[in-house]
Amino acid sequence: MNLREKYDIPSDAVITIAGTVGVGKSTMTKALADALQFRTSFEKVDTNPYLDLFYDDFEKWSFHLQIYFLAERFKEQKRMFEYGGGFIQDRSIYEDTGIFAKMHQEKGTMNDVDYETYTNLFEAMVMTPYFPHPDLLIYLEGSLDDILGRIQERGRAMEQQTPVDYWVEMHERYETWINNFNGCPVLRLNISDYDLMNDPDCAERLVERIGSFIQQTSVLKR
Ligand SMILES: Nc1ncnc2c1ncn2[C@@H]1O[C@H](COP(=O)(O)OP(=O)(O)O)[C@@H](O)[C@H]1O
Ligand SMILES: Nc1ncnc2c1ncn2[C@H]1C[C@H](O)[C@@H](COP(=O)(O)O)O1
Repeated sequence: MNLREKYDIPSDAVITIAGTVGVGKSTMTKALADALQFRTSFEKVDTNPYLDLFYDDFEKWSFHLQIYFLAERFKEQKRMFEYGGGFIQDRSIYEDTGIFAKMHQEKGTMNDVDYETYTNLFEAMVMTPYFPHPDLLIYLEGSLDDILGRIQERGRAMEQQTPVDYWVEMHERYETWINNFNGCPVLRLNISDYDLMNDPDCAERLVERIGSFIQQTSVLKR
C-alpha cells in the first residue's frame, strides 16, 4: 500500500502550497508529489521573461509581470483539472492578487489604473462559480530569519539584490493575508517542524498530517 492509500488521501485531490518567497514551497511540492505519486505544477522562474526586468524596475514591469503570472497560473489550473486532479501545486493563484499585486499597488510601484485592470481581469477569470478551487491549501510559515537565510542560500541574484525591507514587508503581509483567506480549507505548517532535507521520515509524517486534516474536516469527501 502506498502512502496516499495508507493515509486515505483521494487520488484526485488538488493541493496547493502557499507561502512567502524562499519558505520552501518548491521543495515541499516535490517531496509531497513523490510521496503521494501526484503530478506537479511548478512556477517557471527561469523562463519567465519579465521577472529579472521586474526586479530591476518594479514600476515599469509590475503590470506586465502580473498579467504573465495570471495567464501562466490559469493555464496550469486548467491543466490540473483536465487531468482530473492528483496534483501538488507550487504557489496558489490567490497569492498573485492577495499579496503581490496589492503590495505593489499600495507601495506605488503599480499604478491605480493598471491595478484596476489587473483586478478586473483576475476577478472575471477566477472569482466565478466555474473556477475550480483547490481542495486544500497548505500554508508554509516560518521565522523571518529562517526565510531570509533560505533566500540567501538559494542564491537567485535578482532576489539577493532586492532590499531586505521587501522581504520583511512580504512576510508581514502573508500573515495578514492567510488570517483572512477563505477560498478553500487551509492547513498551516511551520517549517521548523518539518525537515525535508535531513529527516527521512518527514515526508510520511507530512502525508499523515494531511490525511488526518482531511479526515477531520472532511474537506475532500465528495
Ligand atoms: N526543509 C528544508 N530545510 C532546509 N532548507 C530548505 C528546506 N526546504 C527548502 N529549503 C531550501 O530553502 C531554499 C528555498 O526553498 P524553495 O523550495 O525554493 O522555496 P520557495 O519555492 O518557497 O521559494 C532552497 O535553497 C531550499 O533548498
Ligand atoms: N505575482 C507575482 N508578482 C511578483 N513576483 C512574483 C509573483 N509570483 C511570484 N513572484 C516572484 C517571487 C520570486 O522571486 C519568484 C518565484 O517565487 P517563489 O516563491 O520562489 O516560488 O517569483
